[in-house]
Amino acid sequence: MSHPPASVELSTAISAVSRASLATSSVFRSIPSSLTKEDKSPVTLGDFAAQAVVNSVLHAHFSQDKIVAEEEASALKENGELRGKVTALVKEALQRDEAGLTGQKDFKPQWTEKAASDEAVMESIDLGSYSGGSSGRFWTLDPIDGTKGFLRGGQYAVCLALVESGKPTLAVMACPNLPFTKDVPKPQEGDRSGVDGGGSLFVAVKGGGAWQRSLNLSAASASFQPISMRPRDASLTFCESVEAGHSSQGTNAEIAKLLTITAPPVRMDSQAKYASVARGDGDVYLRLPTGKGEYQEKIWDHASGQLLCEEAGGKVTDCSGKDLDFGQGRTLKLNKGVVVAHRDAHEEVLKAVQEALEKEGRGYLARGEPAPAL
Ligand SMILES: Nc1ncnc2c1ncn2[C@@H]1O[C@H](COP(=O)(O)OS(=O)(=O)O)[C@@H](OP(=O)(O)O)[C@H]1O
Ligand SMILES: [Mg+2]
Ligand SMILES: [Mg+2]
Ligand SMILES: [Mg+2]
Repeated sequence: MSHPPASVELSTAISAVSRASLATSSVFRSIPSSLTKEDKSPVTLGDFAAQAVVNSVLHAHFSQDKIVAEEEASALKENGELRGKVTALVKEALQRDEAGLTGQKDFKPQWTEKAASDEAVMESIDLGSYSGGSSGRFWTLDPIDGTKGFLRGGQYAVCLALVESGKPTLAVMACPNLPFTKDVPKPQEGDRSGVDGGGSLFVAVKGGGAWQRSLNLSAASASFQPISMRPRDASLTFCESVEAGHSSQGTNAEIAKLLTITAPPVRMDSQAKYASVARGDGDVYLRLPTGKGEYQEKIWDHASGQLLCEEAGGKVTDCSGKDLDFGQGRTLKLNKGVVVAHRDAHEEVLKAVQEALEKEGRGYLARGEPAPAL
């Protein structure tokens, strides 16, 4: 098959994510500033605009569908200047010609002029407040995953997935700073001039494979090509977070020793890590809990990446070997950590993960048990 299996959901998601990444790319080029949220993490104009764009496109086509998305509009309610800038970005992104932007000649985006007013933009952002759960279907969106990377001028991703009965079934991820192949060097951190070919767009459909094409339709690689994880090889390479606070890098180093891996890990922001291993740039993505594992991973940080890797021949579990459960609300509250590897290598990698956790006195994470009380 030379194209992912077609559906209105897929066309809508491609349109929404491509439009959102126009808005994020425009903010990226301008050296974005940020606000700090209650949890001390950053949010930018780009996060708000991308969430408004995706939610309004989804809502126009599937008005019954709920959305679990990261951002909320409250910060914009008190800041008219910021709100105006967000609305202008949303308007520009929504007005782009569909065929020119995504090549989907038969798909007609259904949003109306009203979607680009200040009020509608804030309403669209807050459509993302659904609490999630295990029944029916909903979308989950990370409008900018890797906001810290986005601010530093590194990798970031616009990540959208459809979740049905607690499982991702469709994923669309834009990585505007990730070249289409790893043979083209990634831009230096802080380089805001963009990637030749406009970065990469990834798509996965449950049971229908994983695919990528260039985000820019005028690039040579503008049609979808299937991707797959690298088969189990003699030497594995790791991919991990840039931020040490998001994943236990000390434990990863011990696991590398156990697996006799000598190559240094590739550090990258955002779900571009999942996309990179899905297309075979690296082999293993580890995101191990820090400390006692109190942090609950958010579903939008993993849903599209999980499906991309599984459809590319990978296996994704937590560090006790359980599947990720996207039906538990807005977080993966039944899971601790994430271990991604080719399905033929996963057992061996998981064993090393569990051995390293035991050695550190954190074996309860490997057994899926709560931390012992002191
Ligand atoms: N303490 C802690 N532990 C684990 N994860 C956390 C933590 N704090 C934040 N986050 C989430 O990490 C998301 C970014 O992950 P990355 O892998 O891109 O991190 S990194 O910045 O590249 O290192 C980031 O997603 P975005 O907010 O969308 O950027 C957060 O949801
Ligand atoms: Mg995120
Ligand atoms: Mg985000
Ligand atoms: Mg964030």
